[in-house]
Amino acid sequence: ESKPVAWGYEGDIGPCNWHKYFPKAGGKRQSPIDIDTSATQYDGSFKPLRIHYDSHMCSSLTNNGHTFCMSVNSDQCNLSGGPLEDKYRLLQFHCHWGSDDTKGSEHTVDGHQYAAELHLVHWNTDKFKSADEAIEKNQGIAVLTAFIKAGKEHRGWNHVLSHFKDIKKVQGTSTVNEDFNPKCLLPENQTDYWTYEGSLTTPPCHESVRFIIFKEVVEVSSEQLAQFRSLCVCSSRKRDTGEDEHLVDNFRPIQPLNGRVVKASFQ
Ligand SMILES: O[B-]1(O)OCc2ccccc21
Ligand SMILES: [Zn+2]
Repeated sequence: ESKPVAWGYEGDIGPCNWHKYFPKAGGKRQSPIDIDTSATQYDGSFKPLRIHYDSHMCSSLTNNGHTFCMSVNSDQCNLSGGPLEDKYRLLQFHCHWGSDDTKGSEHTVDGHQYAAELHLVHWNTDKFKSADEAIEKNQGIAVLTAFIKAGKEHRGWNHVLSHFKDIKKVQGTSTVNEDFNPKCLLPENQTDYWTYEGSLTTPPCHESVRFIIFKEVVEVSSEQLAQFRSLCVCSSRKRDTGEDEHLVDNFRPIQPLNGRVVKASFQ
């Protein structure tokens, strides 16, 4: 079978060259984008978002070398309503962050980049039989997205961060059995959001994603943001100083909008 192609966020394997091995990365509906709030269009037809997660789900946290990924295997975590026509099931959540608090998010708002961005990834269980099938199909994926900025400590995030020591190295995995409901990672206001049709922001960049991006920004402490940066990119590679290479700046540059309209659920 085909050898997996290495990709990253800098140098020859960085975002500018992804399209060479992952042709969809050069497509017309790529993510992330800048949200120009003067050009968004209010859509009054959206029903309320329905985010039903349970907290009795066993899940595992992995460092996949590009981010930390909390995989969820509960069929009780579902998303529907809002701009969505179908029911979607939570598959995993992960984040993108920077090397300091001034950068890290993938989407920007009027050119402003936040310190980090949370992606809660769901797949369409009405239209597809598996997440692997849905991830490459139009309307296959819905990603609930929250911006993160440095501010007061976020107690909910400590349930995730407390496992980071077990996944410092790549392919490290830790089982998370405690009572944790990822809904606590979302902002209080879940009625005001932007939404548009885009892509995975990582190779193979399938154009299968409906993004739902909350306007309200979530605060975590600077120390908690520093813990994101404690993960290492690979088990072997060392800097010439013998130090570990830390996983930071795992965000893709802004992509062309190509005429797409970003809808707003609020006026
Ligand atoms: O590329 B992403 O991080 O953003 C959306 C998404 C969906 C599924 C896997 C990975 C991603
Ligand atoms: Zn992501």
